[in-house]
Amino acid sequence: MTPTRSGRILVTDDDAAIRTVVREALRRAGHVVEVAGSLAEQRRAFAHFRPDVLVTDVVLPDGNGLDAVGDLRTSQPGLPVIVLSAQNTFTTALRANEQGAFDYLPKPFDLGELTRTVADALRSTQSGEDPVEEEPGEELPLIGRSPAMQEVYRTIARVVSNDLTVLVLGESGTGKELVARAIHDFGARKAAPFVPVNMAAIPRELIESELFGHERGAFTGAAQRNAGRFEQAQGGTLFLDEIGDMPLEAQTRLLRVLQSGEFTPVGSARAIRADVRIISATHQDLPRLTADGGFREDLYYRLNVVPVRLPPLRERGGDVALLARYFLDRAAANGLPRKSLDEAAALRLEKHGWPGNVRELENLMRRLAALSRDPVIGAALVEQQLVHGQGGGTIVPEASSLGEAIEHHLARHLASYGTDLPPDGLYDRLLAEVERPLFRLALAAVRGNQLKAAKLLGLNRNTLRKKLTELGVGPVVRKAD
Ligand SMILES: Nc1ncnc2c1ncn2[C@@H]1O[C@H](COP(=O)(O)OP(=O)(O)OP(=O)(O)O)[C@@H](O)[C@H]1O
Repeated sequence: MTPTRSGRILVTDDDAAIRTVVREALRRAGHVVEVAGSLAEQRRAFAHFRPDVLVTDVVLPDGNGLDAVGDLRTSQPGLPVIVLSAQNTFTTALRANEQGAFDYLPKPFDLGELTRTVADALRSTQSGEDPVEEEPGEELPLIGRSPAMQEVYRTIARVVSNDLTVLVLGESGTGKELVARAIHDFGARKAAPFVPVNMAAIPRELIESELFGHERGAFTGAAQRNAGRFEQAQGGTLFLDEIGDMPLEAQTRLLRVLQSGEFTPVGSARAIRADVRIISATHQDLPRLTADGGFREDLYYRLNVVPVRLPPLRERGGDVALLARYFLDRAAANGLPRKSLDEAAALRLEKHGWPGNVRELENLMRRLAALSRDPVIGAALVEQQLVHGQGGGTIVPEASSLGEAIEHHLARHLASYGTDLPPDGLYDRLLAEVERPLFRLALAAVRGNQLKAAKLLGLNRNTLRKKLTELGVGPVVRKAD
C-alpha cells in the first residue's frame, strides 16, 4: 500500500500500547512518527519535530490535551489536530470542535479510520512530502498488517492497561505465546516476571506441585521446598498454555484458586495470596470441549473474559511475504547468510496453505537462508522446499489408513518445530490425542453408556472409566463444587 502523501505525525497518548499500535499503523502507511506520553513530552517533541499533524488524547497525566491545542496552534497556525478520547461524550466532541480540531475519534477507534483521517488532514494542509520507505516494525514483536491482525492489535491495546483475564485462541504456531508476551510487555506488570507453563507437557500427577509449589517432604522425593509457577509469577503474568489439555481434576483446583485468589502449596497449611494476571491459550475448540465434558464450563467462563482470536496464517492476506522477509532479517541477525526474497518467491509463499502457521514459515525461511546459494531466493527453491523439504507440504496424499493419517499429522507437527525439539511428553500427548476422539465417538455411539462403550472398545469397564477420568472425557460439568 503506497500512501498518496506522507507526513510527520506526532502522537500523544499516555497509554503505551495505544502509542505503539498507532505509531506502527502510521509508519506502515508511510509516515514519519514521533510519540509522546504527556503534555511535557508533547511540547518537547513539538519543538524539534515540527509535525504536520498532531494526534492527541484528551486526558493526559499532566493536563488536558485539548487545552494545549490552542498554544500549539499559536506557534503553528493551521496545524490539523486529531483528537482521540475515551470520554466519548458529546461535550468532548464539542470541545474538540471548538478548539478547531480537524477530527474527533472516540476510543476504541479503528486504526484504518485513523490512518484515513490522518491522510485527509495532510491533504488539507497541502504540505506533505514524498512517500517514505516503510520501516519494518522493529519495536512491535508482532508482525502483520492484514485486517485480521489489526483486529488482534486493537484487542491487545484494550487489555494491556488493565488486569483482565485473557484467553488466546488459535491454531498451533499462530503466535499465541507471542501475543501473551506482548500483553505482558506493554502492560503495568512488565517489570515483574512472565511465567509460561505448558499444561500439555506436565505429567498429571505433577500438575498441582508444578502450579502451586510444594513444601519440603510433601511427597517422596520432595527434598526441599519448591516455589510453583503461581509463586514465581507473583506481581507478573502467568501464561497457561494448552489449557484445553488440563485434566479435569486440575481444572477444579485451578478454578478454586481463581475464585478465592489464593493458592496453597502441596503439603502446606498456609494459603498464599495470588497476585498474578492470567493469560491462557489453546489450539482446541474450547466450547466444544466444554460441551463434550472435557472442560469445566465454569472455568471456561472465568478464563474467557477477553478472547483474542488469532487468525491462521492462510487468512492473513499479504502478511506472509512481510513475515517471510522479517524472518530472513532475523536469520541474518542470528548469523545465517543475509538473503532476500524475489517477488515470484513471495507470491508462491502467499499461495501455500501453512498448516503449521507462522512457526512453519519461520522454520522454512531459516532453512531457505541456509540453503540458498544465491543472495536472492527465487520461486524454484521455495517450491522445492515446500514440496520436498522437511516442512512437509501442501501436497499430503490421501491417507489410506489411520496409521498413515497419524503419521502425516505427526510429521507435520514435528516439522513445524524445525530444528527445535517439541515440548517433552510427546508419546503421552499423541496417545491422548488419539484416545480422546476414540472414546468420545464410542460413548456417543452408545448414548453415553459406559458399559456398552467398554464392550464396543473391547476394554474392561474399570479401565475405560479410569482412562476417561485421566483424559478428562466425561459428563458435562456445570457448576463449581
Ligand atoms: N505475528 C508474528 N510476528 C512475528 N513472529 C511471529 C508472529 N506470530 C508468531 N511468530 C513466531 O512464530 C513462532 C510460533 O509462535 P508461538 O510459539 O507464539 O505460537 P503458538 O500459537 O503459541 O504455538 P503453539 O500452539 O504450538 O504453542 C514463534 O517463534 C514466534 O516468535
